[in-house]
Parts: sequence; structure tokens; C-alpha cells
Amino acid sequence: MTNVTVLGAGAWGTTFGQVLADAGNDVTMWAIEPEIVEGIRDHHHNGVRLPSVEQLPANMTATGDRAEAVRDAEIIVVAIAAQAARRALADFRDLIPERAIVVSLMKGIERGTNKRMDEVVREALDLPENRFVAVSGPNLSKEIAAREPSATVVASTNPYAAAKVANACSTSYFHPFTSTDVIGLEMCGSLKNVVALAVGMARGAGYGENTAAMIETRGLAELTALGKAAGADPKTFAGLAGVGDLIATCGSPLSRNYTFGANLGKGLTVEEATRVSNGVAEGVPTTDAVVALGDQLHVPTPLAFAMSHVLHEGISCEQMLGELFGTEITAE
Ligand SMILES: NC(=O)C1=CN([C@@H]2O[C@H](COP(=O)(O)OP(=O)(O)OC[C@H]3O[C@@H](n4cnc5c(N)ncnc54)[C@H](OP(=O)(O)O)[C@@H]3O)[C@@H](O)[C@H]2O)C=CC1
Ligand SMILES: O=C(CO)COP(=O)(O)O
Repeated sequence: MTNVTVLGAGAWGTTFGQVLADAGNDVTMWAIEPEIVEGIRDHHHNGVRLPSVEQLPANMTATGDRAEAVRDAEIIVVAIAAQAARRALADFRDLIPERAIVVSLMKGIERGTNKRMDEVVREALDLPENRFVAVSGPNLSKEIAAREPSATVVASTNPYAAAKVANACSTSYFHPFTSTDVIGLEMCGSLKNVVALAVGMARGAGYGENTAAMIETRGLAELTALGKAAGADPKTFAGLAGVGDLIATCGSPLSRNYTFGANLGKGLTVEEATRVSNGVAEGVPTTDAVVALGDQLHVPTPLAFAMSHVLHEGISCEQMLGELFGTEITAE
């Protein structure tokens, strides 16, 4: 049994907290909103972010106090909206126990710096590489909250840290695999959200399987090229965190990114789609960061580029698809 703290009681943070509790750990959730803290602590329920779970496990509690949240933690899991992570973690910098392992569940690239979440977390907490772990895979929170069978990838350059976290989140319905490719994991999880926006948009506009498959496959090529240039192991892109997560996210209305895109495809503006989104759609701010990262690493990112025109200039789905390939015929 391990003391684990989860920072951020959103849909995935709370679901992962339940996985950790089901695996036998003592879990403390930290959240800012008193309503969420009281709900989890006093009623074992997160009615704001995860209402589908009526009763969270008894070995799961919550606090709004930062120092109390992390004081005894051996593993600290970060599940905060990516663009808010650096600021939120700054308040924990001097509170994290010296030997605690820090795990990121986040899937995004920071706008402005173009940094991955492993970089943001380590910088914000002044954390050595051997205490950082990333978790990413086809993990739609609502399905895992219902304890449907699923798998994920736990990556760290420190195999001991990856094994410790994998053991801590292993249950009969949630199977972790380990990896050493942190960069690959981060790139897959972040970039597939941009692809899901585009697939969702095509679906919302009424297009079928061929169009979805076209965007997914070209999106996979784009995220593989960018990931390789960033230092990822190409094998990661063919695994659960790569093509696996792409399939889950691009194929499900449970995905906030897919749904955001679908709403754009149906004619909603970015503001309207943001208003009705059921949680953070990380692909929206990450799109600009992917374009900037592509420029930085000299890798073409036509899909992210076209999606940035959708988000900033309001171009239609047809125009977005038209921008993907240009007019020149090339080898695949
Ligand atoms: N949902 C899913 O299926 C999966 C999500 N992920 C990733 O996990 C991350 C979190 O997702 P999820 O929990 O679903 O998102 P939600 O939108 O449900 O929750 C976002 C969380 O971020 C917190 N937050 C936002 N801004 C701040 C801030 N300034 N300071 C502190 N906390 C803040 C929110 O707190 P508050 O409630 O107080 O606003 C909330 O806990 C994302 O990067 C997502 O891509 C990964 C795999 C699966
Ligand atoms: O990352 C996810 C599934 O693996 C969740 O996707 P959304 O953030 O789009 O809901």
C-alpha cells in the first residue's frame, strides 16, 4: 500500500484516483474548489467532474490544503489542465517530499514555450528526471470510471520509478505497460488531441469513415514525424499511447476534443464550442504549440496548421480538408 496524492480532481484525475484506490493505495485528491473537496471527502462523490460514479472508494479522500495534500505522499500525480499546470505547480515547489515520484497524466503542449508536460512539470517543481513518470494511453475517463477493461503506458527514464507507478495503478480492469520513452508518450498524447479535433469536425460536418481514416492516418504520420524530430522512439507511435489512443479519441463522443471538433463541424463557433465543452479540450491551445514546435524542429505540420486556421480564422471543414494536401501529388 502506497500513499498517493492526485493534484486536480477533474474527470481523469478523479478516475485515476479511483484506479489507484482500487489497487489498494491510500489516495488523497487535492482540488481548489471547496465543493469538490467536500464532495469527495464527505460523500465519496465528485458531482462536478465525475457525476457518473455514485460512490468513490472509501480509501479515497480529499483536501484543499496544499501542504497537507502532499506531506506524506510517495507518489504525486498531476492531472491539471495543461496550460494551467506550470502556474498551479509553482505553489507546490517547496512542498513536495524529497523522494516522491511525480506522475503526469496531462496531454498537451504549453502554448508560448512549446514545451511538453514532462518539461513543464520538471521545471516547475525543479524535479530530477529520475523522479518523473508519464502515463498515457487510450483512457477515456468515463469508461475507466465504469471499470471497463483498458490498458495504458507508464513511462520513465528510470525503470524503477515506472515499475513503482505501474504497480500502484494495476487493477483487474486497468493494465499498465512500462516504457522508457517519455518524449514519445508525451508527443503521442498531446498531438492526437489535435487530430481528434479535425476528425470530430469532419464527423460533425457529416463525413464518414473514409474521411475519418484519412485524417487519422495523415495525423499519425504528422505526429510520428514531429515526435521523431523531438527525440521519441518511433515504436511508441505504433503502440497503445500512439495509434491506440488515436483510435479511442478520434472514435468516441466521450472525447472532449472529438466533441469540440464535432461541434465546430456542425457550425458552432470556437466560443460556443468552448462554452458547451464538458471539461478541457487540450487540443485547442495545443494546436498553436504544435505549429510552433513544427517550425522550431523544421517538420511540416499541415494538419495542425489547418486546424489553427479553423480555430483563429473560422475556416470551414471543406477548407480545412483542402489545406491538408495542397495540389501537388507526392509519394505517401
Ligand atoms: N478525461 C480523460 O479521459 C483523460 C484526460 N487526460 C488528460 O488529463 C488532464 C486533465 O484532464 P481532466 O481531468 O479530464 O480534465 P477536466 O477538465 O475534467 O479537469 C481539469 C482539471 O484541471 C484543474 N485546473 C484547471 N485550471 C487550474 C488551475 N489554474 N489551477 C489548478 N487546477 C486547475 C481543474 O480544476 P477545477 O475543477 O478546480 O477547475 C480540474 O481539476 C488533461 O491534460 C487531459 O488531456 C488524459 C487521459 C484521459
Ligand atoms: O485522452 C483521452 C483518451 O485517452 C481523453 O480525450 P479527451 O481529453 O478528448 O476527452
